[in-house]
Amino acid sequence: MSATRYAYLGPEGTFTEVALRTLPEAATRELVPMVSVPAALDAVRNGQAAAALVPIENSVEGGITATLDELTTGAPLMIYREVLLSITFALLVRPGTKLSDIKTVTAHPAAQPQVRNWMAAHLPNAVWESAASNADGARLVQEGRYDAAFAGEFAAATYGLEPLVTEIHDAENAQTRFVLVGRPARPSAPTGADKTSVVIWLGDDHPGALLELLQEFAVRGVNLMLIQSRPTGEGIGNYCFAVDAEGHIADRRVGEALMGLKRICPNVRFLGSYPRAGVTPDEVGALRTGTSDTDFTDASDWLARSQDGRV
Ligand SMILES: O=C(O)C(=O)Cc1ccccc1
Repeated sequence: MSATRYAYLGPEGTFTEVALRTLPEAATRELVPMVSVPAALDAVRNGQAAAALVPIENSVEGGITATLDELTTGAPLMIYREVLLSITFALLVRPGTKLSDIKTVTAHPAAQPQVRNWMAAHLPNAVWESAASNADGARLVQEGRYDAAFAGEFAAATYGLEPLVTEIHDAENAQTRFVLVGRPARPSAPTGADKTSVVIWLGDDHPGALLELLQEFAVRGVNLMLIQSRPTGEGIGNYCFAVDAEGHIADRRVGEALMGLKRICPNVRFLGSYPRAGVTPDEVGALRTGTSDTDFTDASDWLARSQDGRV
């Protein structure tokens, strides 16, 4: 039964729901809206859902910390897919509301940096209140709790609201990245355009600790696509690092980099290897010399021969 259910950050009408519906398999799943990212991920952990789609990063503000922190702590989960969605907001109001009537606005906290300039120009005196999601903000406007919500224009009909202004985005091409998260299992096979996510805890505090971490990737020609520090909660100055690296854990250079990290760091959590959204294998940059699987195999064959004296 749970195999047919996909949870997502709800309620109905979130960008997350739109992103989820772009996955072909969503058509054959029961899509279950959840009140928060932790609730969506817990539904996966306790078996109520086979997977959950949650926002993890946006191109304006960076990582969505609630998601990174949930994946970093608690029972392990893994990422199996990513979805990129272009985001533009509409200002949704109850029918009849004019711009000059708006005293309070709401949306998900990650929306704020994407509409800040617009608000400063058009609603300089409005008070911002955070909502659990953009669609939840729309629901709160419907209930009369706030005057307006920044949300997807598509959410207006669901909540009996009207889009007073559309196409609001401070940055052109703002995108949000969502990940499909499930319980740990073998990742899908490499596609040639893959990404690997890990969380890395640094050991004892010493000069160059972060550089040592980065070197494990650099010397093997592994490109990094995200590095986000997060406090571990164990006092000021204690950080772990969420890292997205180009490639698949089955690629020798990525596997060797992760082994290198495992040797020098007290904890490394593998969060998955999965196909990159919107990139085909022929668009992936050329490998650095000496970092292909064949190069690694040739080098370990050479080492074995040398150890045997077959020089
Ligand atoms: O999916 C939503 O609607 C959310 O609330 C998360 C979010 C927040 C900001 C931009 C895109 C998605």
